[in-house]
Amino acid sequence: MTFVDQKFQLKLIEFIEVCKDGYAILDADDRLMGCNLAFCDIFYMDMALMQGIRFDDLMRQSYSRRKGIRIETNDIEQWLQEAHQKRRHNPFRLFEVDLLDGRWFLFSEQVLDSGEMLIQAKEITKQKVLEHQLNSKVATLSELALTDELTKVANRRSFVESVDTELARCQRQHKPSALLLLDLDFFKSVNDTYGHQAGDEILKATAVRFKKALREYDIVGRIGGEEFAVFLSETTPKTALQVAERIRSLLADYPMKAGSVELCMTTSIGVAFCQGQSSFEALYIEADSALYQAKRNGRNRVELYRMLDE
Ligand SMILES: Nc1nc2c(ncn2[C@@H]2O[C@H](COP(=O)(O)OP(=O)(O)OP(=O)(O)O)[C@@H](O)[C@H]2O)c(=O)[nH]1
Repeated sequence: MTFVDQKFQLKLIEFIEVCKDGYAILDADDRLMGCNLAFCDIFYMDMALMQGIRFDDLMRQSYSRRKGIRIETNDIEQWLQEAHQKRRHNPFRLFEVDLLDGRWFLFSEQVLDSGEMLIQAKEITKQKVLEHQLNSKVATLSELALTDELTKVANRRSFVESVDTELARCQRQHKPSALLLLDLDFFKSVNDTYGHQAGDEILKATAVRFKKALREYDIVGRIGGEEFAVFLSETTPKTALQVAERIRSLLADYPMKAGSVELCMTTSIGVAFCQGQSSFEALYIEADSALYQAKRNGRNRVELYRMLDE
């Protein structure tokens, strides 16, 4: 049997009538010549009401009755104008459509030289749900890969990556920046005295305190056990020292809860300042050396690297 065979044509029509995919044909004036039940079902319309309906009116009805395809606009006429800019410009077009009832369809529009258009709509809800689940899993995994699980600040790898990018931007724009390395003092004794869980509580509360003392776009990371780092872009040494001092006193002057006890923790802070060309590694070495100095000079204090040479 071939397409010209009448028996075959009748069989084809029989299949299309019961098919789960929607089929419709529009004439060259964009009026619906006919469709199957599955197509009516997409628009929640009776077959009788579909006959002869113009494409624009079908869309207007969907929009005003809030049934059928999801049309996100405040101005349906404007939406239709935009739709017409995409329609009928190519003989074939494929696009995804979501319905207000949560279903998704893959629509195709095939236009003949005569201007008549065949629309096919295949349900793809299952695939879209899987795609959505996969995307949110990927987002969660990337979040996990970038975040320190305990404190929820950036982990070492993502901190270094973000600082590299931000440092390069500051250098391109000839803006100063600073790196702070912060290490809790005598943290081992918290674990030894109150237990590891209390130590974890302190680390979490410390990260919260740091964020409180900083601007939203400052970068905070946990780069070792009880060692944190902060990158301050577009910041002069004077301001960097003020910020470091603010963090130091925010920790030292207010106790933090760790299980059933409240503890006052102190932190030593090393600050490295960058005005010209530098790398994260070079800044880190300088800040680490300033931090070492802060520990040696009695802890609970801030040291700026440049001052060491002066
Ligand atoms: N609770 C907890 N402890 C950690 C974690 N990571 C590292 N530590 C502990 O942090 C302590 C760090 O001890 P030290 O390096 O001796 O430093 P400190 O006691 O803070 O002494 P100073 O830095 O010299 O002031 C060790 O006991 C580690 O076991 C963590 O994720 N949770």
